Amino acid sequence: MTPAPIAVALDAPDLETAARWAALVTPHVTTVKVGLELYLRYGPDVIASVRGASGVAVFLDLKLHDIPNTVAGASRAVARLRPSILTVHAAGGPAMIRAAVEAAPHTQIAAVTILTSLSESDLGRIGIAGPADDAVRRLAVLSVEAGATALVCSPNEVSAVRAEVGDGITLITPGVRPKGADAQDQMRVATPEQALADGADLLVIGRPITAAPDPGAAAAAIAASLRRAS
Ligand SMILES: O=c1ccn([C@@H]2O[C@H](COP(=O)(O)O)[C@@H](O)[C@H]2O)c(=O)[nH]1
Repeated sequence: MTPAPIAVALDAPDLETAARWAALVTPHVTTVKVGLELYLRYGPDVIASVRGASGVAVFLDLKLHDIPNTVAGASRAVARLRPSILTVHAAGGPAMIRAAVEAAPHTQIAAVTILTSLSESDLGRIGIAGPADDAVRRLAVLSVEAGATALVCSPNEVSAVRAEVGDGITLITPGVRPKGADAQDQMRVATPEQALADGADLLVIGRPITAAPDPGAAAAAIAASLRRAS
């Protein structure tokens, strides 16, 4: 069976748990995602541990956000781990995004537009006026112009972003919840089937899989549902 275009967020408290989740889900998904929780605790070794024998693609979600020189150095430092994708915040601006792209030529740089945990009213409070859609599209265009070849947005914006940036850009959507699942701290959400139908290339799904009694079975069920829908 072809693995589904899902990146399972391995937001685990320890390396053993993360490696176990990775082994359970890799038959069913293309990618596993390492975020701040694991990377800050275990450092670069975590990548090899979750990659395991399967050699699954590892997405390194560090959301770098600093001045261009610092982001270039950080991107260079992690590029040697050969993650398939590395995230930076689009709000760091074009020079910062370009610095990451140039420092990590073998890794796809994904610019995070607006975090999926922010609601429209949160955006107003941090000084981003107007609907999320507008800010996401603006940051998406800026990021692609700066050399990013992937973008992170919520599934709610994915069709609008696709219309702006065209087909060559990888659109990655967290904020994905199977029908009836608790959204938890995610504010801008949609189902996996909807996200894919609207044009997402890679769905980031964490707790709906990793908090399930059997993460392997949960990943297989979502993958099967995506196959049925396509
Ligand atoms: O806008 C963003 C960017 C990244 N994330 C990350 O995705 C996963 C989502 O996990 P769930 O358990 O499915 O909510 C998590 O690792 C975030 O750091 C995001 O949610 N939103």
